[in-house]
Amino acid sequence: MERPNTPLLDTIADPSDLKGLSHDELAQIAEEVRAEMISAVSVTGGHLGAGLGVVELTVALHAVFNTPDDKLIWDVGHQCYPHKILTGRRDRIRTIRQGGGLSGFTKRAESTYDPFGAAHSSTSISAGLGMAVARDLTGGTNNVVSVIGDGSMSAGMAYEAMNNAGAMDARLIVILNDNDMSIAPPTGAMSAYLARLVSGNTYRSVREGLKRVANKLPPYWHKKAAQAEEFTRSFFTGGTMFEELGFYYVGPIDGHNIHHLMPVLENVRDAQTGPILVHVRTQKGKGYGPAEASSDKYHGVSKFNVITGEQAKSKPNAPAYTRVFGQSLIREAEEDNRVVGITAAMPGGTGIDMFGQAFPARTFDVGIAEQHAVTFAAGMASDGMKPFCAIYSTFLQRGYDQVVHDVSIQGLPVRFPIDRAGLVGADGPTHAGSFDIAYLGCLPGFTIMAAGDEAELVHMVRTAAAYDEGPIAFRYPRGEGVGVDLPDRGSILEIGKGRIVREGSTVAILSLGSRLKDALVAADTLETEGLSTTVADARFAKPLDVDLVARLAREHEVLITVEEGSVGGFGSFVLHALNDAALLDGRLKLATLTLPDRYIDQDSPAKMVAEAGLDADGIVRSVFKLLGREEYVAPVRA
Ligand SMILES: Cc1ncc(C[n+]2csc(CCOP(=O)(O)OP(=O)(O)O)c2C)c(N)n1
Ligand SMILES: CC(=O)[C@@H](O)[C@H](O)COP(=O)(O)O
Ligand SMILES: [Mg+2]
Repeated sequence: MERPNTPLLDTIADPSDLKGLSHDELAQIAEEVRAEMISAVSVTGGHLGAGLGVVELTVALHAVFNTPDDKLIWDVGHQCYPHKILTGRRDRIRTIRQGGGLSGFTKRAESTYDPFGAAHSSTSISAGLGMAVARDLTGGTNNVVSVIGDGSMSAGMAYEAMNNAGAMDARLIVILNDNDMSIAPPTGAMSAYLARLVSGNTYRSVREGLKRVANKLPPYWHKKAAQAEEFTRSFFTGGTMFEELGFYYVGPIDGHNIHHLMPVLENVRDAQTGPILVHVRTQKGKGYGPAEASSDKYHGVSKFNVITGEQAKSKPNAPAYTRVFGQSLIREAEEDNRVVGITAAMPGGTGIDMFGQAFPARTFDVGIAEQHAVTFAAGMASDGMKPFCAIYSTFLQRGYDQVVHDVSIQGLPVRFPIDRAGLVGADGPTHAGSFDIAYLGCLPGFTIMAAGDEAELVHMVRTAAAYDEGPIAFRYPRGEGVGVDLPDRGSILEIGKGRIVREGSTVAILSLGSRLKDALVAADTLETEGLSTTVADARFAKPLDVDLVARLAREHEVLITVEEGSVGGFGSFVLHALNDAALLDGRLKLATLTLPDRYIDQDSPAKMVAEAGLDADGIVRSVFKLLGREEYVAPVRA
């Protein structure tokens, strides 16, 4: 698509160029940023709706505050595309989320205008408070502004931070960007509370609102409020939960109206008082018809046609793992009414939305609250339910103490379907599911499975539903399966037993989970190189099939383990088992292939896997290396 016409935006090299512009000019720049963003995301794909909703807010913040000296922290960071456009990264905005390009989130290494990296939610107030305290301890004078969404305000961490900030009376500005949306419609009492705050019942007239709080406000504010008609038009305050927490509450303010935003932000900047929360109302997807009209407000999109809004959908060769999980869970729930589904604000991403359609009363979206989700599941399990607590690998990190303390130590049979296990592509290292095998595998009594294909996932859902002895997790990757036939219902797998997929005699590849297909391709290549190859699917990282491991070690010259996970996971468990069986005797040529000990930046999933050396060529290369052969050079493929 052609680049949009952006005459005013073309004059903005960095936020300092916004200073002194009229409100009308800033409003025009906002429109041009919006057009630029739509144009860019139409060719890259990415997070669209959230950024469209904060265009005016972003322009106003950069016009009022003196970034990067003033610290501007975007919670999650998925709404930061307008911020990137205005902070010297416009020329690279069409590389966003691509290999070698800009990150889709804020990233310290990318720009001084990104004082704090993000991608997991609800960290901005804590980080901002830390910066505010650092400023005060070092005699600084800069402002600190944290922008957090209503969905992200469902997480406990945001309240922990406000509790602390209120008690310290810290000079910190929090902008609550309330668009009444998370990825899905927001859930919970807090969301209802925010809705009440902006509803007619709570919206007070300006005069009444000001009168009510006149005594509470510092004189500076009162004077200012009385002086500025524009300011007073958009200024309401008093009696909110935020004030009970020690914040001055300002709002709700129309976040798409530059004329309202500017005086409020200027006053907030100049107040030099304790913590302030500015409640800004915005619309996710604002200004782009197809986004406004869609149920998810175009939260995350693939490439799309700007005129029609139609997204490019590649024809899938196989059903997505997420879908297979959702369907399999429904199948198990039909058989057992103790099966329930839990999601932490990711119903669509986890397939719990499908489950929810079939069993609404047995489905729980707890908000962005992974810690609570885990302990909530533990509570249910302690009373005989069969909770499937479906959380992406990367987000389960947030609930780790709950996994250890509330689930594992008590041996409660919580089921953890772990989607997005392994490298995820465009979202990059913050979203990679790298660590779950290691962080769960070190917990006594945990059972961990990994699906080698989508049929295996069906079996694992059934196995988890049937398993009542303790916590059990099963991991599977983002995206579509490999294209195998699916059973109507899974079989119950024998706990701790793997399977041989292909028999050979010289090389053994022991795969855990998603690398199975590449292990089989590698085996084909090795055969053509005269190396007879066994491929085994471990199925279980824990308990490990030690008999299988020992047999592979005894009967082959080379043993390679492969997993799409960090060091300290499956490969380490195999090494322990071999050591215990006295099989590390120097005869066996052995390698454990894992993700490297560094973070891999975003790219296509295939390229990221190749960079990690976990694709078929990488496996063959490792075998050649172990055998002391010349380095394997993969043929050039189309
Ligand atoms: C800890 C964590 N859990 C889940 C997510 C996935 N996630 C990303 S954005 C988002 C919704 C955020 O809603 P909100 O803060 O209101 O921002 P909006 O998209 O509405 O602008 C969720 C659930 C995440 N990034 N981090
Ligand atoms: C910002 C965020 O955390 C989510 O929007 C995430 O990008 C979704 O990832 P999936 O597309 O894998 O569901
Ligand atoms: Mg929101």
